Amino acid sequence: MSRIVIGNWKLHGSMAMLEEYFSLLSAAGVSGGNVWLGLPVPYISAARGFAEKLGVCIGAQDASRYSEGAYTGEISADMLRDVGAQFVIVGHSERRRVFGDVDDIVCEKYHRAILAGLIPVLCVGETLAERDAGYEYEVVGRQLMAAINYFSSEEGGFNAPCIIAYEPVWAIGTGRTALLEDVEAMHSFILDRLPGAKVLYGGSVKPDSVRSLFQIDSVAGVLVGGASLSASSFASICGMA
Ligand SMILES: O=C[C@H](O)COP(=O)(O)O
Repeated sequence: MSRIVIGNWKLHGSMAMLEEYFSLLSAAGVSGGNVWLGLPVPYISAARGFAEKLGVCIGAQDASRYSEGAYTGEISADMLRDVGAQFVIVGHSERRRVFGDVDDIVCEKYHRAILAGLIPVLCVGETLAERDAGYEYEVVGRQLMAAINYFSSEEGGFNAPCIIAYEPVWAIGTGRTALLEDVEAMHSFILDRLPGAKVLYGGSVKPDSVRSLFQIDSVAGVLVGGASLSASSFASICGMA
């Protein structure tokens, strides 16, 4: 099974880094439509040029909930598509925590992405306080139900082949990967509600931790933050996918 590996550069990068990164990926033999890179918007167009030869997909890390209008600073899903994005991440915990993206807003963004022809990747996950209090399934269930309910009146509903990234917030950027049994249990929980979904894991994924994650059948891929900034780390994760 070929797993999806999504790199998320977050607020990092430059044109120089982009060019060098793709030449390193190419030298490392990285290729294929299962390798995705979520970039800051200004680099999407150039990245498509570099990525095409490798067959790597390029996307964005967020999209506006609005399609157009007087919304200074916003970038619509249609605009992302226009500059070459193929997918977009929505509901990342950093968007939820820092920018106030509550469930309804996340669902609107997800919907905009579909209407624009982008593949949306919906992030869900609990904070450490929520897990410590035993609420992890309640929180993730609420985030999923928001999308399921939002799309209930749409043809097809919120259904396969959607892509969900389970990212326990306490594992993001902390060097602390979730226990394999906890990943497996949460992925089963998600798949019980969305049987056709591809469920990715995110949170301190590194080359040395990914091998064991890939031994879990329900891990359809990984969402990689910090380790995706190094072409060699990212290439090595892709090599194991
Ligand atoms: O989008 C990626 C996730 O937030 C994981 O980030 P991380 O690999 O740096 O923990």
